[in-house]
Amino acid sequence: MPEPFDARDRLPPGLRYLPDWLAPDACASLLSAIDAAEWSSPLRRRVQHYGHRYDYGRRSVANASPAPPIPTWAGQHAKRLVHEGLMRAEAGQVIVNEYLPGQGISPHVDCMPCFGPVVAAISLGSGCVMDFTHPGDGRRAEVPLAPGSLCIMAGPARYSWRHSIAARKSDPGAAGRVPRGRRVSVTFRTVIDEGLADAHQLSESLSRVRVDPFGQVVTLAVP
Ligand SMILES: O=C(O)CCC(=O)C(=O)O
Ligand SMILES: [Fe+2]
Repeated sequence: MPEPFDARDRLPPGLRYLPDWLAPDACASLLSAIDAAEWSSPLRRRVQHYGHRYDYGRRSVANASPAPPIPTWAGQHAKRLVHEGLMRAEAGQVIVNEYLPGQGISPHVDCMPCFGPVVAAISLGSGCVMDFTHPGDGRRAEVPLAPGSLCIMAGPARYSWRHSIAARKSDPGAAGRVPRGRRVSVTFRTVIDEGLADAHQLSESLSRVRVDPFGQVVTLAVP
């Protein structure tokens, strides 16, 4: 198995890390706009969904239960991402995640048939380490995300590598453990044609259905 490597000089291909994308005062005003909005708790951590709701259980965009429109405080950053050439089209979906110390997100690839080729995430409040793992060959990268930074996943970092945040209260740092505080991330995605996403969901559901030798339809458990 290859050695884990220091992500500072060897980020997963397709990952861009832009420190200080937002100045501290812009971070503070974004965070207060977020905290004035309504949170929901479909998971262990609190989230806000705008533009399109994402159904974590079905791993698809939940077209049947609309989300509030993208608020101005998120839309202005979605526009800036396009203006700076970081996203080709303006994000149609924004998810805000809140992580209290000890909370994380398990390894995943953002839904491929739901979302476009670039996922951008702003970090606010506390920093954290995001872990990237390549399921094929075991390569790993620990990427520290500082408040005010922007992390852009595209190419292999978006489609092949998994990303996660360990559910722990501190992260490894250059000078020892770094305690975590409350971190809030704002993630921007374009949404792929809804018909295509629906077709994917249908094929996922059908792949869980079998007909047994007695002609009975059997639904397989989700792996
Ligand atoms: O919190 C983050 O920076 C990333 C969250 C994430 O991976 C996701 O919402 O899919
Ligand atoms: Fe993700």
